Amino acid sequence: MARNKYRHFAVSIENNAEKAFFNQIKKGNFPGELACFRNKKIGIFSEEVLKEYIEEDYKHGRSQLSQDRSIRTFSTGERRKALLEHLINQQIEVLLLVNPFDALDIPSGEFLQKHLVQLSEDISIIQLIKRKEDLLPFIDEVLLIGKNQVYARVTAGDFKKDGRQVFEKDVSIPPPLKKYDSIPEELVKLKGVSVFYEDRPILKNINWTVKKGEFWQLSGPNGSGKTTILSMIYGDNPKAYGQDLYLFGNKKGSGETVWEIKDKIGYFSPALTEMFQGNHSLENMLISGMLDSIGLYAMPKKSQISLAEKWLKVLGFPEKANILFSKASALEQRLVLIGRAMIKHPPLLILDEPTTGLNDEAAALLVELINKIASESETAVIYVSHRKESGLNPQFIFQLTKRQEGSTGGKV
Ligand SMILES: Nc1ncnc2c1ncn2[C@@H]1O[C@H](COP(=O)(O)OP(=O)(O)OP(=O)(O)O)[C@@H](O)[C@H]1O
Repeated sequence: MARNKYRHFAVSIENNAEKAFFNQIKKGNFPGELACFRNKKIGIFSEEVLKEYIEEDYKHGRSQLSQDRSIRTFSTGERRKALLEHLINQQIEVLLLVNPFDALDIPSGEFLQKHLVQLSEDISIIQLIKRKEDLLPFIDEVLLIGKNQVYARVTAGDFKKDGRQVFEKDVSIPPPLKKYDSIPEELVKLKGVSVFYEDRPILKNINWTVKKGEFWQLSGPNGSGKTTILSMIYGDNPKAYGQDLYLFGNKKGSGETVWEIKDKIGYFSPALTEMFQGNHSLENMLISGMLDSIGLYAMPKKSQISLAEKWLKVLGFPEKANILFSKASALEQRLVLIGRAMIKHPPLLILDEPTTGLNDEAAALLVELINKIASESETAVIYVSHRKESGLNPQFIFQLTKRQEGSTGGKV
């Protein structure tokens, strides 16, 4: 039974077919049942579209999404809200939502969902979906698309049935070629750290210590300050200076250079995949993790090639050593970049919302790899996510709680 007069669909696209789908949509070619939306005014709600506004903001100091403050300083939830409001003001007839709930915490997700439920009374909605739990309640049918063909049409109920795979468990994480020495017991220490942005309190009196080999999840709703903490540890956020913040035993800003700090930290965020679009093979991408360069400018040593081969086995695709990174699937690219970040067994590995944009099966595989890294190595892991990632086994969770006077945090 139709709940209202507008048609709504969810669309689940195979990992490698998303680009082709968008190219077709831009040309006005809508596959299968979506053909009913041809010639309608479509608004696209996606990270890609947000990026275009952020570009505009870079160039002109402001974008159409925000009058008072640069959109670049908005948290994920704030950016999505601004884009949705902007699209609605454009009098669109169809809203194409691309993974709208990715990287949103529960309250922001619920807020967005409520808005979308209301909106579904006035316009048609197409939801591109990766995670089954994100399926909007007013959608009854899901189209499964590969290479721009609708190959199946399933009910929402069937789509939600569980079909998880697990990661290859037989092969262990290979040890590094060289060990780090003189690493202190405490890797990261924040003592009473508070941060303000233009008088607005963001973090209040944060005390957090990460020790060798520990496995942490850093959790908190959108806008609670997770990225701010990360950028103080890994990046060069000026807010880190003058604080009681210690990395590998040194107060940040004294002693070690940013470069020396980065040498001890493996880092992965999905945004990295875009920065590595060069024509390097998967094997060379892994080898380059031992060299801290993107490409290879010298012949790799035998020992380095052999270590990369072992990693490809762990990742589950040893036969793909010579496949170009740009031709690998989204999941393979992420697995390789995590392997690359881990290949030297740095004292600390930071994973920033690593499953964003992946479907359930791919996210489950990635989570299995991270559990494996944490349990089979001495590397400490900080996994940053607003979402309670099913299957992830952190030892501790550092939870940020948003408050008027700045987020507070503690171990839960
Ligand atoms: N440079 C800046 N200037 C002003 N405000 C900022 C700046 N950077 C971040 N903020 C604000 O600080 C708050 C915390 O942002 P942060 O990105 O650290 O949160 P988060 O927990 O990582 O959020 P999300 O899960 O949405 O990515 C947000 O309200 C954001 O708008």
